[in-house]
Amino acid sequence: MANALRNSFKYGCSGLLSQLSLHCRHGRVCASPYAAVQQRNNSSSAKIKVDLDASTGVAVMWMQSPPVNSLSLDFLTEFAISLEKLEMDRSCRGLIITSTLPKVFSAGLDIMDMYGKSPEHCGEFWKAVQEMWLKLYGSNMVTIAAINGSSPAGGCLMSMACDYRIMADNPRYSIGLNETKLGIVAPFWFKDTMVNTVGHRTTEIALELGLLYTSPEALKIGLVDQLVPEEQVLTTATETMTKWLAIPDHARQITKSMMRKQTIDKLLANREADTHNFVSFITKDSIQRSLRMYLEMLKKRKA
Ligand SMILES: CCCC/C=C\CC(=O)SCCNC(=O)CCNC(=O)[C@H](O)C(C)(C)COP(=O)(O)OP(=O)(O)OC[C@H]1O[C@@H](n2cnc3c(N)ncnc32)[C@H](O)[C@@H]1OP(=O)(O)O
Repeated sequence: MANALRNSFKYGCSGLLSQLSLHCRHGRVCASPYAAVQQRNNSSSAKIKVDLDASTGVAVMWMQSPPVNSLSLDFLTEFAISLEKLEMDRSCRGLIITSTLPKVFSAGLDIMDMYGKSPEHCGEFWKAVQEMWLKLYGSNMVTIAAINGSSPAGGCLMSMACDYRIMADNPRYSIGLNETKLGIVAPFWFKDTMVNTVGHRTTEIALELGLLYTSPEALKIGLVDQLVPEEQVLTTATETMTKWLAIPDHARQITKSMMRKQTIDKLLANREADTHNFVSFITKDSIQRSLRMYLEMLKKRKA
């Protein structure tokens, strides 16, 4: 049963590695996914580092892409490959995601991948965002976000896609879906993920106003599950993982599927249309102007 579930998740979410091996079986040129990332990066510096502890079956994924772990196309590609590798590794049962950077978990989608780019690039970028969410929200592993800094927009989506969220108890750190503040609109599956996490009414207010919550506020509305002092975020995530892994995998996985499958299937059934919507929205002149103004505001705030 657990195997069936693992496969249904794997193929349902059109995993990168499985797609690539399928191409090979059909006799096309079979390029290694790692080579693809390497080519695109043009550098050997990994944006993500994974430490798998073979004795516990728990992997820690370190996001290490300065200055703010923004989710660029390269980052997302590396993320999807790392996640798929762990998913297929039977010795890995749990995943903790955290950041090596001070003050920031992830600044969300890389605005530079949406600003001044061709429709083709925007389409490729959006498919990578979808893939990140599909893989993480549908993961068979226990997934814990160890949120040791701010986590706006796409960073909040990544956190919500995990099973459990532990955040540093620091009112200077914020989390939320602030898209409307940028003049853009969170798509239905961002909204659905938030509704599944904090409920309909809280999501409605949060999305319309583009609210970013401080960590105590986030705990209050249930956007995160636990606050701990910053230096204890990772150790608490590790202790929490032990509790989650005490539950038999098959029972937990089937339950997780029951809770999340409908939301995942909605995007799987509408991926093309969702990509098309994103591309035609983000390439509009008025939206590009909003993004430019937001980038300028970020720079001014820094100066
Ligand atoms: C239809 C569309 C749907 C789209 C759905 C989701 C959209 C998103 O995810 S959009 C991204 C939204 N993200 C944000 O609004 C966060 C913006 N960033 C911040 O608030 C701060 O940078 C942050 C609190 C994360 C960290 O603060 P600091 O530590 O003080 O860093 P700086 O603000 O000085 O930033 C350093 C450097 O990084 C650039 N930056 C920040 N965020 C992004 C980003 N998301 N994409 C690209 N670049 C980003 C920032 O401009 C600074 O650049 P330089 O001035 O060149 O150093």
